[in-house]
Amino acid sequence: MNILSPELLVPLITEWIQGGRLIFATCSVLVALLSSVFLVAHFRTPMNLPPGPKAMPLLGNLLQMGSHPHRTMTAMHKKYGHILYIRLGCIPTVVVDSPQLIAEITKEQDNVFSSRPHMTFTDIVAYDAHDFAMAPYGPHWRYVRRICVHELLTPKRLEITMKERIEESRCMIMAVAEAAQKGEIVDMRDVFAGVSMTVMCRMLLGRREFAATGKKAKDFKHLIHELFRLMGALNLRDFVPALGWLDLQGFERDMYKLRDEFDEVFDAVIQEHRDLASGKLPGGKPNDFISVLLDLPGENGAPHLDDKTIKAITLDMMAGATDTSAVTNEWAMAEIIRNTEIQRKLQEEIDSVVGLERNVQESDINKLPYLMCVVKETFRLHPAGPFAIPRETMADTKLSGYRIPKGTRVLINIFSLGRSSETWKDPLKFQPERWANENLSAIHDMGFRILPFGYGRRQCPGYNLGTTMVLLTLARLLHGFKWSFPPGVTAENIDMEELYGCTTPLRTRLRTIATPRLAPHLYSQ
Ligand code: HEM
Repeated sequence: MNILSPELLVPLITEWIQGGRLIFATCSVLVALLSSVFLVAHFRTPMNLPPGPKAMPLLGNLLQMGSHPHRTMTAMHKKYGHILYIRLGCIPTVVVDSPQLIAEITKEQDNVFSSRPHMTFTDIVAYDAHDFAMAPYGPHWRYVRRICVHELLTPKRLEITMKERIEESRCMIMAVAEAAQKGEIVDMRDVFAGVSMTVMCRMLLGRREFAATGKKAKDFKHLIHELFRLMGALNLRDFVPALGWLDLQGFERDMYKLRDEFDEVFDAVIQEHRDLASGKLPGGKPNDFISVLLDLPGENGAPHLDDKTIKAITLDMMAGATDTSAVTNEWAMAEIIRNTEIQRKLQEEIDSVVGLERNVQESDINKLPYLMCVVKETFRLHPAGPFAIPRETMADTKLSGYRIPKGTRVLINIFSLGRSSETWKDPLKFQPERWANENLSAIHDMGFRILPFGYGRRQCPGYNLGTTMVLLTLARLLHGFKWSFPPGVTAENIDMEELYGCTTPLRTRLRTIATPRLAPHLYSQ
């Protein structure tokens, strides 16, 4: 549901006014109206902005967005073209969906388009932009990003942590085999969310208990769920700042609560790592990302990274890695089960490389080109997120001949890009074969026809790890089991609609029946 829809906003405002704060409300609305009118006037002159629908004062085009803003904007692209100008509250926003415009933004003019907008979530949850996914372009972002790319996500470190990924995929296979044996239906969302979270918890924090079973695991899963809910929330303060202090939607209250809860977990983990490193606790120094971060020098000559930055980086990696790979896997699996021929071809390919006497290893996944085609097709038709993370222009510029003022928010509509009939034949059909003659080892599509990991300075630093996690999980599940839908669900009637958020999972959880296809001893190795 769109939390800015009139059905929700009207009762909220009514209740608030009845609460006796009418004068303040009126003043706020007036200030907001005036600032909105000022901003519109400011950004509208001189003209030559990209085309777009008419905007209301104050709320701009917010109320037109509906429950699926990415689809609404896709429809707007059809009417106004590949570059679109809208106002989200007071925020002037440009939305693009063509390969040419995306290349212009992420490659040719990357130096202008590489900042991030200021958002309440960044201040509260992302530790005042001490992270780097939400941080504005500048020295701090550069410093932290360099740490992640050169210290945490290096090929060497990914090799060291391979053991954890293999162990967690073994646990996943055992759990599915157990459900299969009991004749239970398997909830694939739980399977994919579980494995991505256990892998990341072990790689980052060196701990498994947050992601296994029990109270700690349940609480941590709830925190991650809250993280995504609040990250994707359309918070009124971000669009109509003059009304922000009301916190009508209650998001800010929830953000502070979430930040405190994450703090509690991360503070305890960091302290434990310090005690292990100093010998105060037995067990020796762990070999995880937190340990690496604790050993690094800080910014501007400081001897160590401050705890705030360590926590912000950890949160970025957790948020960047878990939901994206889980959502991709769930969509891929739904398409594979819908199409028995695709499932058959995948199993034939995996069997021919791995055989039936051992389990899939990470070293096998580069030898599975058809599986890569399936994943690329999933990135195209069902991108993990409908938009890349919002960008903001750092200077006045031009795009496709239109004027784009400094401070404009820029949304890349990845959803619309992958479904364009100008680029794709039968765009709504899931056809892995369309990738057969492409360079499958290239992560980025240099024709910018898909954009699973963004591109340029702000591109995803975790694309290698993300792709490995997706491929390994799918390969293991397809090698281990034959998959089908539970009674009553068919390829024709399965709900293939998506739920809008910063990631877009299937609207209805994917439930399946798994039938083992390997010798029993391989489910415990
Ligand atoms: C299938 C898995 C993944 C997908 C589909 C994905 C997708 C993306 C996309 C679309 C962006 C935005 C790029 C842009 O703004 O142009 C991004 C950024 C980012 N991703 Fe990923 N990602 C994945 C896995 C990961 C992993 C494994 C990590 C870390 C361990 C990660 C960490 C990040 C971070 C920190 C950013 C922000 C970079 C910056 O602003 O400088 N992602 N990702």
